Amino acid sequence: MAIAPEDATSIEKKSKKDKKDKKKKSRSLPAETESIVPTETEQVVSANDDSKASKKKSKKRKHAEVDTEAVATERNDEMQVDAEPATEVSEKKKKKKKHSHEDQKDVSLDPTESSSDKKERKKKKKDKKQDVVMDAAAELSDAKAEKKEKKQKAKKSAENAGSSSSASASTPAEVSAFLTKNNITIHVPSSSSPVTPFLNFAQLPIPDPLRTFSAKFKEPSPVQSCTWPPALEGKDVIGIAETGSGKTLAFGVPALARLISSPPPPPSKSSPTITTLVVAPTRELAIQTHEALEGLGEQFGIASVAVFGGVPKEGQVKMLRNLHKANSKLVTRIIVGTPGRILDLMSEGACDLSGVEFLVLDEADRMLDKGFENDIRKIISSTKPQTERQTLMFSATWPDAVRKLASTFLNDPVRVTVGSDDLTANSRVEQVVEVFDDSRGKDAHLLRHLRALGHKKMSTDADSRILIFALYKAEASRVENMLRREGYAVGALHGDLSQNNRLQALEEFKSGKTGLLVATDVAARGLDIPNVGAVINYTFPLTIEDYIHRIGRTGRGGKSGKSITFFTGENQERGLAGELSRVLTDSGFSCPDLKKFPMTIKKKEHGSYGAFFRDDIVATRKKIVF
Ligand SMILES: Nc1ncnc2c1ncn2[C@@H]1O[C@H](COP(=O)(O)OP(=O)(O)OP(=O)(O)O)[C@@H](O)[C@H]1O
Repeated sequence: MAIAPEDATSIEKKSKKDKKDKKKKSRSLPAETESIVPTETEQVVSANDDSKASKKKSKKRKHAEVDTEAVATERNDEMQVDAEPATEVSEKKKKKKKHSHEDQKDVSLDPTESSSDKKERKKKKKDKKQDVVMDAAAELSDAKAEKKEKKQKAKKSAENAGSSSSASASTPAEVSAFLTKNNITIHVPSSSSPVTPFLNFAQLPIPDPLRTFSAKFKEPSPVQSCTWPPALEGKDVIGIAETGSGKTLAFGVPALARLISSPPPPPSKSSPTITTLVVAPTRELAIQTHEALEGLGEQFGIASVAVFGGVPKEGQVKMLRNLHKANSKLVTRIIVGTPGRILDLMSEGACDLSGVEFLVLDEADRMLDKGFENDIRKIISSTKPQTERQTLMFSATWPDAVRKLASTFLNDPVRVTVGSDDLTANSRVEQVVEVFDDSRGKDAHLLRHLRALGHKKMSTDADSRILIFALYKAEASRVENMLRREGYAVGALHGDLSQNNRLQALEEFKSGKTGLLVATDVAARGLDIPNVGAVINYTFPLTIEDYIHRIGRTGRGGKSGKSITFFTGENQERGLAGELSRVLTDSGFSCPDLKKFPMTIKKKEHGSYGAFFRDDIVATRKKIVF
């Protein structure tokens, strides 16, 4: 890890001692103890380790248990198969993965290397290169030989492009300042080498054509800087960073780099061409991620297929079978899908995951939650064994309840947390909470806020887009109709609509044709809609995590945003007042009116997020259907 020189000795000592301890322990402890939850034996690196880490520990609060029985849920339509728990169990982490990024060691930064050592090393390298060129020139005198040399050089530079970078390394002081500024904690298991973040795009050891994605950005976002080094080395990674912070590219770039470095076998039934799988909780998110990965891969002949429910299977099956348009040189190597449709196609024999060696769980806490757990187990057990697979998990929220389960699918992951390990909202989103005694006044409050936000009824101004979240689809529909009657250009996105209507509503909102979108929590996670100026929570969600994700639809990619939340304390809301109050305080906001509800925060158990299906709860009062 790159650290400030004055910290280096103490951390190095600690690291050595930790390594010794870990070795001792690993001989006697069962695999179960190798949890991703930081242990004494882990090398925990944070720029402001002493002060902030201890502050964090003392600040750590217990999460509340949501009374989901009171508000029973109905199965989310993204999930189609009730799977038996799969047989995949935590495998011993003895075998180390080997990938084609070994050359990266040449350019990886050693914070203990002095500047004179560095100069010497660079000089030697330069001399060596020059010698090779001169020798080659002497040997190859005729035109044919020159041509051959050129060919070899081109081949070599293409090879190197996949594993090295010509950019100068950041100094330990620069890295330390970067970690402090962004409040980044990196947990490096003792089996891994230290992580040195990439502070600029030139440092990325990827082929130049892949680097073109960076043209529209100034610099890597913090989560990209810190997860790219281990991910490109083939390590398992957990990346936790606020909403809208560029997590898609954090896993997308390593995914593509790996695909580029290992060309596919010719398409045939016996050897599947698909080696990369991204699992996402909603159809719209799967489509969005698929488009992002396809955009990165197209120039390399790499195609992706989005596999999701609510539409006919034929098109997806064709892509899975590599039946592309005539003359297409594309080969399908990536699946981005929702669990239900993936399992559906697997059971029909149309989707072979046996070649998957790069697996991403996007919105990982949601994917590991009880509602999806069985499906995910079944999907993961159909991919390559854990020791032959690289697994990455990303989310803005990472509750304790799913951490242990996550560890059973990962090999000694490097965990990068940008911000606090506790639940944190996007720091650029202003949070306003209004407590009402009577929920019947919500419509009037909503109309008042729309006027106060300066939203024009038929607005096509892209910057004044407002996303309104309801809890139930019937509620979303009612609010949509109310707003339409009031003369607003409004669309809706929820599970009662056909997939075509869902996509059309999203498209019209993105293009500015409608300035308002009323949605249920199917739109809460991952959707990257440009310039959403504000999010209004008409009804509070079922969990505090959903609140974090909902308000994260604004303030993305470094922009600022605003959220307005109506809170009545009815149903599940009462039990969430304490958690909401804590999230507000941690972000520098407050709502004294919340104090009239119990402020207790209970420990959250592995359960079901939001209005999603749980098969172990008997429906009692209300059905919540997206
Ligand atoms: N390095 C960067 N600098 C600035 N913007 C970036 C950078 N990388 C990605 N972005 C942009 O930031 C926006 C949000 O990215 P992305 O959707 O990946 O966020 P996320 O972290 O996955 O959010 P969520 O947690 O809500 O899923 C996108 O529009 C993306 O193009």
